[in-house]
Amino acid sequence: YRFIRPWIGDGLLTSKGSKWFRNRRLLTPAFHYKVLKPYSEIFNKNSLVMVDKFKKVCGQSVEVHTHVGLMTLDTMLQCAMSTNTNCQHVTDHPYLMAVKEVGDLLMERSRQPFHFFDWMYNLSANGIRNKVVVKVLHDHTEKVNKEQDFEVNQILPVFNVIYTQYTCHSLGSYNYSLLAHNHTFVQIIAERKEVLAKAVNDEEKDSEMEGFQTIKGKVLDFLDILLQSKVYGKGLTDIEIRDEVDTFLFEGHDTTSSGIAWALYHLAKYPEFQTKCRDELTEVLGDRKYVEWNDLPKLEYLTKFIKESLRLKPPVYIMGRQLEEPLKITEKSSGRVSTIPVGTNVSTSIFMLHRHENFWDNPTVFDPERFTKENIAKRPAFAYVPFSAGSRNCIGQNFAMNEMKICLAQVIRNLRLYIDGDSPVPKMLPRIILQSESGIFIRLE
Ligand code: HEM
Repeated sequence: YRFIRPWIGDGLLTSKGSKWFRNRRLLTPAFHYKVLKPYSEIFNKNSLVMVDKFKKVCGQSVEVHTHVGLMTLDTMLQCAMSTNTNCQHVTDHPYLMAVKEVGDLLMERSRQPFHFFDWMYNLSANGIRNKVVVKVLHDHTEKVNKEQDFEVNQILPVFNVIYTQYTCHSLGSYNYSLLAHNHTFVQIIAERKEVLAKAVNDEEKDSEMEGFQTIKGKVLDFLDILLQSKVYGKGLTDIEIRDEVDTFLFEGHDTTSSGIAWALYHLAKYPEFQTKCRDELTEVLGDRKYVEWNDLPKLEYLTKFIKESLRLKPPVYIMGRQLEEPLKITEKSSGRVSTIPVGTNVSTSIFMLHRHENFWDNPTVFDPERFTKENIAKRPAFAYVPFSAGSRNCIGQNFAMNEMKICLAQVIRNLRLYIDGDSPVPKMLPRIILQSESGIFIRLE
């Protein structure tokens, strides 16, 4: 995770020790059900924007992952900072292109042992590109002029010309898309502090969540929580808040986007399960257009379907750690003990675990019934860990499951999904998050 730090800073995913412990406690209220509950409306609205786009291309084979990525980004920006960018209507969104670019650079670096040394990487072509990009990106994010209010589409071509001189097209665009929107983190934090401080009396502030307030009529977002969260009277600094928001933006949109896109593929591939999900939705929702908070626990079949999809295509398919103490491993058959020394980088493959024959019969067969209560009870608890487990498990897992359920429900209710024989079969591509090399194509009717 060291390689990702220049981008997402020292947020919850990358920090460790006492800093991580303190910040995990400070961030936990952001995922309380009272905070997550109002997000259902955002999930519904944004999913329906995506569904409307799909309706316009009915009958054609569509690459859905890009559209889903825009939807989850839209959602994350609204839930994290109440920022409305209308980004679902942009093609080739600079932020998404930048995420892909950074991911590619990171994977290239992780395959070249010499580039593990910072000084050697910094001298390489990719290292220079990465460094310039990240520096330019951060510098300009912080130096932004408050008065500017450009339309992204007007300003990008100008800056792209300048930025392709130094670096990749998309990161230049990303930097200036932030500038153009006048939505830098530093600015947003300063503005929000001002607004919260001005709204001094209870009539102007409002929230269902005890100890946290926001402006009346506005959803209590992650930023409100991060600004007001305190442990022993001490909160997060502005830079820490920026790192956490950066972490949420990345962890919170790319992962769910991968999870939803692969689930759409599985719905198209297995029409019998698609029908079962649709029948359940009709039974639970009746004629209602929106999936409400109280509906979510009732969508049992859809939940089993999503879990099975995350088993075979886990968005976070591998986790890395550096050993802080020696690790003893005993080989079961021979009893031989091996010790892995301190400092070794080790990885746990969630992908392999989810397909391990010791825990799963016919592991490659897609079967949502693996997730009935009885079948779950037959397996060791740690055989299925799409959100990891233990103290460093995914803090956003309820957010993610709610978003996935609502988004898939809206697609299933409004459209039928098919696999088009002429489209490429998705081929898994291990990037920071699991992707498909050829995109994910589905025909929608
Ligand atoms: C399908 C969606 C998601 C999946 C599969 C997923 C999976 C994971 C996994 C496996 C980890 C552990 C990584 C490690 O220890 O190396 C993790 C950590 C984390 N996730 Fe998620 N995640 C998802 C969605 C989200 C969302 C929506 C958010 C935020 C809104 C989020 C925020 C985080 C954070 C901050 C951590 C670090 C937690 C810590 O170390 O204390 N994730 N996630």
